[in-house]
Amino acid sequence: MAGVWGGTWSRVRCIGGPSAVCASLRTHVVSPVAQVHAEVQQDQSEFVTWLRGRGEDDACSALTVGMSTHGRALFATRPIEAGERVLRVSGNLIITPDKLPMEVLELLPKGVSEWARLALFLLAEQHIGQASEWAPYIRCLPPYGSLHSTIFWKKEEMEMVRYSSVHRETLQRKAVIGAEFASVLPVLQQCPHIFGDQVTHASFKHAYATEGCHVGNCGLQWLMQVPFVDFFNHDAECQALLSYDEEKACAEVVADRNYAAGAQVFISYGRLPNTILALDFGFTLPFNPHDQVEVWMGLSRRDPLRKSKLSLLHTHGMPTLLHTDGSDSGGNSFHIREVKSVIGRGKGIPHALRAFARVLCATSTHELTELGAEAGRHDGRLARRPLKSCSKETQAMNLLLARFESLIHQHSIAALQIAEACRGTKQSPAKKKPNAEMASDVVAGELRVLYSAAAWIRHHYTSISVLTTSHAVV
Ligand SMILES: C[S@@+](CC[C@H](N)C(=O)[O-])C[C@H]1O[C@@H](n2cnc3c(N)ncnc32)[C@H](O)[C@@H]1O
Repeated sequence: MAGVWGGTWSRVRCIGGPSAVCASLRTHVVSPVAQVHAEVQQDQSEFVTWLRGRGEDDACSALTVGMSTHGRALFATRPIEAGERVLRVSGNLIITPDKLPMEVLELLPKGVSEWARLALFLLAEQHIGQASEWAPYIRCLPPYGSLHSTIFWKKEEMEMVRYSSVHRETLQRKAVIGAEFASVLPVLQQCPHIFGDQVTHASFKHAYATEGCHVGNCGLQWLMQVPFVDFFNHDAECQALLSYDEEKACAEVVADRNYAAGAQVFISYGRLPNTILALDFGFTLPFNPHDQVEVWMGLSRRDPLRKSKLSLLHTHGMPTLLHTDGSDSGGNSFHIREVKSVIGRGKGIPHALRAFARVLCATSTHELTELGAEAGRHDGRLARRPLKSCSKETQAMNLLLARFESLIHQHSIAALQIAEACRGTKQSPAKKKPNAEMASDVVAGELRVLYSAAAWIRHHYTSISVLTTSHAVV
């Protein structure tokens, strides 16, 4: 999982779901919307009071909580300069998986992940309710049913992203959550005094997903959830990350830019593509500079050189994935990012992907021996340079181009179908379909990447003779 606080941690909480609150307010004279806003503001002010009460004044000296178009957010209370520390919270405020009650920790099977442990922490504190020392914070976490991670999408919504890696990753995540629930269920059943007797697969999944978008690891070995810090919203261009000072046992954020008083202050959840934002955080960005596409390349089962090619790939540190039954798939996935300059040196199409295509195109053991020998003459990496034979290199690049074009075709069809679904949304704005909009961002981002990669290959193809003459590494 990705994470809010840079690299591997992802946990943020969303704003309270207005519809849930409205339902309980229908008999009141006060307008439900006004009431919801009043409750949100009250939660925020109680939260800040709670924070100060815990001695966390360094957290709110430059920042305060408010509402933004993306839900709760942190705003500058005074001008902030780039390089300035905008927030520091002590270790006491940080929630880690070992803060579960000892009774639960002793009962939990070894393989239960830190994500699941934090989900259990949340469920236990929710069960305590107002008596929980974390109650003002827990109240600010997203209520049941309000998350938009793809793990909550309906089957027909998932169809919109069927050609994207997020489809497979969502199924995998759901399977992991199901397995984690099965392994903690006996503990939940043994501890109704800690969790109540209402924890279902659905409530566990919600808690797990809440942790998924509120927790990070700050590059450390363990996960942590930092109340207040998880009110930061994400900006893809932002460089500011949450860091953890192990010596002082505190977490802090340094601003990467100037902010005027009253402006929303952002951090980066990492250089995350829309596929990860959708899965881990339940939102996407319309033009995400970190978008990427997963491209599968595999050896044909009918290739007479399959065994020799696999052996060559493995010898040179190019692994292929195994099926669950242990057999070799003969292929691997490669992530490509947008190629910013078609005429540039090819950043965005990984060397490993091009190398794989070159190995795939070999038709004799002699060619494979040559590839191995050439790797030995250089840095040991296989097929990193254009092939000496112009026609062979053209064949390898054409193979890649055909792969990109086939993906472009699939994605274009999906994009048209999503556009249709979004049109329905615009016709009846009351029936907003954020999931269709997210699907649109995911597919459009992947298309942008694929078009740029195909354009780069076409350019590469037309200039192959030049490249081969100089035997340049592109
Ligand atoms: C760590 S929380 C940030 C605080 C959150 N806005 C709240 O109301 O509690 C992360 C969540 O905020 C929202 N969010 C953060 N950055 C966003 C962005 N750039 N665009 C849209 N939603 C964003 C998403 O709902 C995400 O799951």
